[in-house]
Amino acid sequence: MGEEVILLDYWSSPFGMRVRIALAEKDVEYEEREENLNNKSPLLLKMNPVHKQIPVLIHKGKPVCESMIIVQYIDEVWAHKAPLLPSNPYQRVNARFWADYIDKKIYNIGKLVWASEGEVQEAAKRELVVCFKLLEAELGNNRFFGGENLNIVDIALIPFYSWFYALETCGNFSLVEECPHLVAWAKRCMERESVSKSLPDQYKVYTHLLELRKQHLAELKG
Ligand SMILES: N[C@@H](CCC(=O)N[C@@H](CS)C(=O)NCC(=O)O)C(=O)O
Repeated sequence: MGEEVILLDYWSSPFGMRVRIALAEKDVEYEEREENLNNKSPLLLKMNPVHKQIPVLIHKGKPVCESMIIVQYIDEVWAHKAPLLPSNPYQRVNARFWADYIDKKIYNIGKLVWASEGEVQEAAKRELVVCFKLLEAELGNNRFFGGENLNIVDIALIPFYSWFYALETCGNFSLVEECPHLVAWAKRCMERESVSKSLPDQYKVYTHLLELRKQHLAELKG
């Protein structure tokens, strides 16, 4: 089977995007298989029987699940180029801390901004801006969280740039006004091919999220 690498993915998944970026940073060739999340393939169910979710990286026939675990696996296996974690143990643990913070906060709070309304949405907007400002402070004057190059913190966060238009339009606020340094960082990330080719168009994502928003609000209203 050699180095065979397969990625079970879904185009709009920020978690899938993380893996695409890490593979691109490392110049790893792979086959991407688009899943239908409403009718999951037998391969996905076999490879991720616990969560039954994408992304799954299948390397030499063996599955690796959970996006940030996959990114760290990629960094260890293809260690010859583009290190995604600092070599210093304290800096490494700090990068893991922020990647974990992003993982715990941004998807759930961001989803409340594009999928809810009223006071729930207002509170989510406030909370998202607090998170983004904390991340701006951590970024400081660096080009990337990884310094001159991307590291796992950049890779954890940048997929959510594909949500920015949807967040601003559904939430009726301006991210560039609230968090200008984070928006500037995102644009720097987008100048890298590894990122720009891994993220879908913001307007396409907006149209997709709008459909999910309608379904979500209809379910809430019963
Ligand atoms: N914690 C997981 C989250 C993965 C996830 O939520 N995947 C979604 C797509 S964005 C999925 O497969 N949803 C289908 C389902 O849950 O049934 C990761 O980081 O990989």
